[in-house]
Amino acid sequence: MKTTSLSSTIMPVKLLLNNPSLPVTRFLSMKFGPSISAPRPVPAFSRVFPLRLRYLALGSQRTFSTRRTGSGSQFLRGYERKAAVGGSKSLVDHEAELSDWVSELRTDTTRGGGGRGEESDGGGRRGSRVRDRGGDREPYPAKRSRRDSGADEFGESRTRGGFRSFPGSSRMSKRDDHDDKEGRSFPPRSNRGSSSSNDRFGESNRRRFPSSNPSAFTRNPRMDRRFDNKFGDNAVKEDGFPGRRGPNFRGNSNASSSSLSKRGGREVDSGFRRGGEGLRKGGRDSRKEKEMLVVDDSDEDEEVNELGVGIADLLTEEDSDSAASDEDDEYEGLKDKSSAALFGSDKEVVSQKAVPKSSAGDSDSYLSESRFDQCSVSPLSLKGIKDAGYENMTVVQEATLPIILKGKDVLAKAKTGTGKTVAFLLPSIEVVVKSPPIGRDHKRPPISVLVICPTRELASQAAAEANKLLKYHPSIGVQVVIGGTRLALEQKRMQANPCQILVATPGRLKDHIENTAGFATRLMGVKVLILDEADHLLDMGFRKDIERIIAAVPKQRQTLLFSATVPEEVRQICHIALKRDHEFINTVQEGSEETHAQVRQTHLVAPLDKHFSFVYSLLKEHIADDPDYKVLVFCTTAMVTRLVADLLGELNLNVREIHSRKPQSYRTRVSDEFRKSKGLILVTSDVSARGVDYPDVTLVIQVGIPADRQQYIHRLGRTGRKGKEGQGILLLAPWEEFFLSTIKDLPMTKAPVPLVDPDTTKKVARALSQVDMKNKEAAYQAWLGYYNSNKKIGRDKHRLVELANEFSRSMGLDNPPAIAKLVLGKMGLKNVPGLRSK
Ligand SMILES: Nc1ncnc2c1ncn2[C@@H]1O[C@H](COP(=O)(O)OP(=O)(O)OP(=O)(O)O)[C@@H](O)[C@H]1O
Repeated sequence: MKTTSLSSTIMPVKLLLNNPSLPVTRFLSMKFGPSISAPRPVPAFSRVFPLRLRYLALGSQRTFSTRRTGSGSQFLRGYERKAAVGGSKSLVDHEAELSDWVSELRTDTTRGGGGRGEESDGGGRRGSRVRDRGGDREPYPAKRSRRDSGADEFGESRTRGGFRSFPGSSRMSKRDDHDDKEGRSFPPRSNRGSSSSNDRFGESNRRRFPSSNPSAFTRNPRMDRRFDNKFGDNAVKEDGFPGRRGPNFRGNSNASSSSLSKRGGREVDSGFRRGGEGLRKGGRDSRKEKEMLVVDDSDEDEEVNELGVGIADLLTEEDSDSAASDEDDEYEGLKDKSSAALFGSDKEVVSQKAVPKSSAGDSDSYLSESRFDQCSVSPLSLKGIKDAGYENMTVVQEATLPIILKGKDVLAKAKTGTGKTVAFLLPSIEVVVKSPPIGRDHKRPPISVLVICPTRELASQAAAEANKLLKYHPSIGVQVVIGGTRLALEQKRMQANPCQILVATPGRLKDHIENTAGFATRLMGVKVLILDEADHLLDMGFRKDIERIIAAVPKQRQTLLFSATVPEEVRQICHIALKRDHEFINTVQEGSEETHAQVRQTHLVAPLDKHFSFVYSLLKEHIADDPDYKVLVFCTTAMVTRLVADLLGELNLNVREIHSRKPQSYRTRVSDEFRKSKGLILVTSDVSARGVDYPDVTLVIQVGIPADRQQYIHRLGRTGRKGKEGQGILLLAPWEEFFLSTIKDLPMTKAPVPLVDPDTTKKVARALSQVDMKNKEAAYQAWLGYYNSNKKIGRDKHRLVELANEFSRSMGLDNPPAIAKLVLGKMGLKNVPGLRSK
């Protein structure tokens, strides 16, 4: 394994030297089709990197790289003529897809209102799939896409042929999935009451979580000992996969193993565990704790209570808070470049120091050779950067910063966990710095920078990062507006605390545009608009909100789109937000995977009735291997997430859950706890799939088919961040195996089948019997809704119901739970044999 890794480390470097296939790819502005070939000079960037880059604009794609050769701070340069991206698709395909989109857009525009990318379980709602209430999957209807119409039913064929695997094929198809109907079965916001669906689940949501008592969060040493004895004492982390370095990466080859040992040696310093009986309590009491929340705002109540969980999980209402491009082979070494020379700075240049060998602790593989103090950012920003512990730029930061600083629109693609947030925040802050200062009494300064994130967690995280960078800019304020908090509170907060940088989720931002006095005027000051997780925000679930937001900010602005995944169709529609002459900067080397080499990816295909015991066994094995385990278990929907969390709690594992059906205060607390903790499992819906930066996640398990290839990549990206190791396991049922064809280019192997002895089987069955029946019913309905919306699995309703009933049996139920007729009607499942209605 090590040999493989070493060769794979060396090979790309050789390639770099002999063949200018270089890792950072920069594209000309988005064009439709591969036909753009006119050479175009890039004076701005050449000025910024005068000695580092020269361009030949051939084709629609340019590449460049910065790489140290031998000692010192030499960089390799190279440029390559490349086939246009998307070459596998014909121009006809592109045009067909574009025309699909345009007609959909028209439909969207005419239907008005509706679709927001928020979440729900179940399949009644049409139009939007994922809601920023957190991003749990919302099923999309099974309208057959042209492209996939010939696919095997249920993907039962295990061959990988017959399924288009270029990135984004599934997404394109998904777009086709959307029905014209918006599923407006929800009452308008004002009509929604704080009813009592919680009560249905025995959750008295008005009880106070004892978070005011710090001891509630301190560890119980006795429990820890008991826990460690049970799972961790003699645990030795297997020296799994050596840290193969992609050609983008530098750093010594020992980095990964050292990181491994460091991780193994770290103390468990925070988070509370439950062990032994305490762990048993973890199942039940954790639920109690979850119930004892500070639920002090109406939106949160609405989020949990709306329509009653049964239907609410099936039907997500329109929720205004969003709760819802070269010269061949040129290598120019840089020797002792001054920062001004490096970046063509026409600004104040901050003193430079020798380039440090390493500045990132465990692994610096994701870092570039360039230091922040070599670029033209303000001294106060540099101080903030230094205090944040950043010295060298990451690859994406190095690639984008000079271009953004020049005012260009940018679409940037960089792997997960490689510092995209700082990449867009830092140059945006510089825009504010250069803006005329606001007067002290200016309570409502224009908003200069608007950052849109798809989930609340991500928005809060980006705001926190901005605050770090703004430490020495006291006159620049950041505010965050997200769903799940009272609009009025945010309005007051924004009034009391002037801000020039606003981070928001789309739905809540739209609320403010429509309901907050003076807000629209403030937005007219926007100079930089950022779409984080851009591909997701431009997806159908969010697009209408995004279009509304774009219409509310000035046309004369800079726009930055960042994501770890940029499917072809997103490139084709990004002109919604970006200027035509924007730059596409792709730091994922052409031909390399979009996932990290140091993350071991495996898949396991097993019948549904084995899934629960497999998840338990996989977790137990991992816990035994790594006492500092930190695991994310992704489930298909919020209600299935709750079921799995309940089950694992009953099995005495130290588990938390997070999904859209939890109040925001709870989500924030659990998210913070997981960020700081070790020895903890977070069972989650897709609210945690994108962007969330939990350090040192050791394992990501994905149970059931992810919504698409992108979602698989983003979920997996919660581990292996900042060059660290990680592991990912995808657990599928046999009829979900077709999904593997969409990720066949990723380095994935078969996982060994976990050993499940009869005792374990009994234990899991017993634990399942302890899970609240209502939660099983809700999970069944949500499961049915999710797969009903899958264009392959949901096509044959009879088969779908058979599978759902298999899921029901896997929960230990003899009979499938009855579902309300209304709900079955909404799902298009009325009178399908095998279903019970009520
Ligand atoms: N220059 C830097 N040096 C060291 N650490 C950095 C640097 N820039 C960012 N980081 C850290 O790297 C981590 C990952 O950053 P971030 O969350 O922005 O990644 P990302 O690329 O946006 O990931 P995702 O695709 O999952 O959203 C964060 O903990 C951040 O603080």
